[in-house]
Parts: sequence; structure tokens; C-alpha cells
Amino acid sequence: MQKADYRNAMSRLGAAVNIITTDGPAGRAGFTASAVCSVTDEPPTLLICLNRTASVYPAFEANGVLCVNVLAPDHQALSGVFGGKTPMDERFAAGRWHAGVTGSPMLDGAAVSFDCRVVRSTAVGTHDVLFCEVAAITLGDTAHGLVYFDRRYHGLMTTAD
Ligand SMILES: NC(=O)c1ccc[n+]([C@@H]2O[C@H](COP(=O)([O-])OP(=O)(O)OC[C@H]3O[C@@H](n4cnc5c(N)ncnc54)[C@H](O)[C@@H]3O)[C@@H](O)[C@H]2O)c1
Ligand SMILES: Cc1cc2c(cc1C)N(C[C@H](O)[C@H](O)[C@H](O)COP(=O)(O)O)c1[nH]c(=O)[nH]c(=O)c1N2
Repeated sequence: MQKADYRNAMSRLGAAVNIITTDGPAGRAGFTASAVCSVTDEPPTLLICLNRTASVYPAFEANGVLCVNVLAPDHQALSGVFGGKTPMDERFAAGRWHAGVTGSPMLDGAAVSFDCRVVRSTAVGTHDVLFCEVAAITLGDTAHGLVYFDRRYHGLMTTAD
């Protein structure tokens, strides 16, 4: 199977869009990720797949903490800024942040933020799978979301029944 066939197929597997952030001895870093899912609720643990060639990889590996900021519909441009190439200071200047209990940046206005400690990681092909235990959660005011599907963003708005 060609890589392009796999990616074309995966473009139909819609996923929430998240900005993953970290801060600590190796400095502040953040990137956009759709490869995020829940593993178990005992203990509360989610996983994130991070490409080892990403410029942010050394910071995430060294800091050992991170925050999963689940994006809302108005964060489409922010997702693009954290989606590669932009210098780190410019990425963070595009949003408003406060520090979570692990010190990782939490995004003001996120649908929800999961402040985590990385408890294990496994290399699979080009990516590391980071298993992250949730230390604290901040729920946003609304349950609106942002989904990446068919290589485009789609806003999810909760409406009254
Ligand atoms: N899991 C990832 O690493 C991942 C996911 C989405 C997008 N991206 C990055 O964003 C760029 C644009 O993505 P797009 O969705 O517009 O078009 P695309 O054709 O590059 O990707 C289509 C789908 O394939 C999957 N995918 C893409 N790159 C991958 C990778 N390196 N490893 C595992 N799965 C991957 C994702 O589900 C993505 O939505 C990609 O070239 C890639 O650099 C990476
Ligand atoms: C919608 C969407 C979704 C994802 C991404 C991009 C976009 C636009 N990227 C790519 C990732 O954000 C990008 O490679 C990083 O910003 C690192 O780029 P630099 O190496 O710092 O330029 C990405 N990378 C990754 O390692 N895991 C992932 O799940 C995703 N998902």
C-alpha cells in the first residue's frame, strides 16, 4: 500500500483538533495534533502521537509534561499557526494562555484542557505514542468543538434541543 492511499483513507476519519503545549527546563513549545484519544479512565490517561522529526519533539521529550487544549470553532487560524513552520514565539503570541498545575500552557477559551504528565512513550514508525496521565482538567464555558475531516476544518456547535 502506498502512503498516499493510507493518508487519503485517513482523511475520512474525522478527529478533534487540539493544540498540545509544554513548558519546563527545555522551554515552551506547542503543536497542532489530531492523533489524540482516550486510553483508560483508571487512571485517567490519553495518548498523543508525535512525529519525532517535529521541531517541538526535543522539548516534549525533555519536559515530560504537556497540556491537551481541545479547540473550539473560532480556533481554526490558531490551529494553522501551531501546525508547523511558524517560530515558537509567534505561535504563542496568537493565543492567550495561563499555566496549569504542571506548568504547561493552557489556552483561554479551549473547549476543555487536560493538564498531563507523560508516564510512558513508545516509538511506532515515524511517531512516538505518548501516554499521558491527566493531573487536572479545565472545562470551557461551552461544548463547541473543531473537527478536521476531508482535509478541512468543521465547527461543531451545540444547539438547544
Ligand atoms: N498524525 C499526524 O502526524 C498528522 C495528522 C494530520 C495532519 N498532519 C500533518 O498535516 C499535514 C496536512 O495534513 P492533511 O490532513 O491536510 O493532508 P494529508 O493528506 O497529509 O493527511 C491526511 C490524513 O492522514 C493522516 N496523516 C497525515 N500525515 C500523517 C503522518 N505523518 N502520520 C500519520 N498519519 C498522518 C491524518 O489523519 C491526516 O488527516 C500533513 O502533511 C502532516 O504533516 C499530521
Ligand atoms: C490539523 C492538523 C493535525 C495534525 C498536524 C497538523 C495539522 C494542521 N500535525 C503536524 C504538526 O502540527 C506539525 O508538524 C508541528 O507543528 C511541528 O511542526 P514544526 O516541525 O515545529 O514546524 C500533527 N503532527 C503530529 O505529530 N501528530 C498529529 O497528530 C498531528 N496532527
